[in-house]
Amino acid sequence: MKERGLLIVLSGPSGVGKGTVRKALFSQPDIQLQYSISVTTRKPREGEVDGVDYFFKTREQFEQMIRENELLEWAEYVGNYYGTPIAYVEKTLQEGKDVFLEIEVQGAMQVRKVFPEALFIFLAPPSLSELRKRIEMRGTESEELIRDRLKAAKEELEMMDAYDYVVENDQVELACERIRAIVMAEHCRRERVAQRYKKMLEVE
Ligand SMILES: Nc1ncnc2c1ncn2[C@@H]1O[C@H](COP(=O)(O)OP(=O)(O)OP(=O)(O)O)[C@@H](O)[C@H]1O
Ligand SMILES: Nc1nc2c(ncn2[C@@H]2O[C@H](COP(=O)(O)O)[C@@H](O)[C@H]2O)c(=O)[nH]1
Repeated sequence: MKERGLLIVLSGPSGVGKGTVRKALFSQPDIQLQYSISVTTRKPREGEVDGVDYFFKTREQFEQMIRENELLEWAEYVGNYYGTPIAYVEKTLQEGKDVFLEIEVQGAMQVRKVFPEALFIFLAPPSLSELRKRIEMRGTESEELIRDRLKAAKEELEMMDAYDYVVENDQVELACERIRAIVMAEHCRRERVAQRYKKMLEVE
């Protein structure tokens, strides 16, 4: 039987650079991670493509997905719903492939209940002022939404202790390498544990 893939959860406050670091990670030719595309009721930003960046849904469609247990986790974040379709995650892990979720903290805590063996990484900003600068520079949100997202960011930063690792995103390339090293180390750890049990079973 094929060994299940590793589930990797990346969280961090809005604007810290999760998407930027994830894209840098996925652009490396030898990386073997599958990105789980989320469902959201947020309106697409300029350049965002349905089925690539998100599956964009109405609130009614999203609520139906909740009722029909189609989501591994979901959360309401600054006025919109966000959630992870469970079917893709399950199927891909079963195929032995690693799955990468980029989600906020309420959702990550739900994932921990279902998949306690997942790897939880929190991406942290060098400072709150730098976080504000990044979210403002991105230019995708109104002043009011930036204020709401920064308020949520303070609550999210308080949750970083609940994660297995905290990675600072001072520079994209460095943050990307740190995440890569964490994932590789986790694979090695699992391999060692599997070998130990295999040996134990051979002896008995
Ligand atoms: N290390 C970095 N140094 C400077 N700017 C960065 C860094 N990482 C990301 N950025 C910039 O910060 C902005 C926010 O990045 P990004 O959209 O990736 O954040 P995010 O965490 O995915 O946000 P959200 O959760 O709102 O989707 C972008 O303009 C990006 O170019
Ligand atoms: N709980 C979940 N959070 C998600 C999911 N997909 C994205 N997100 C997070 O929402 C915020 C806002 O995203 P934005 O694209 O509007 O800037 C951010 O922290 C995302 O990581 C999800 O499926 N579940």
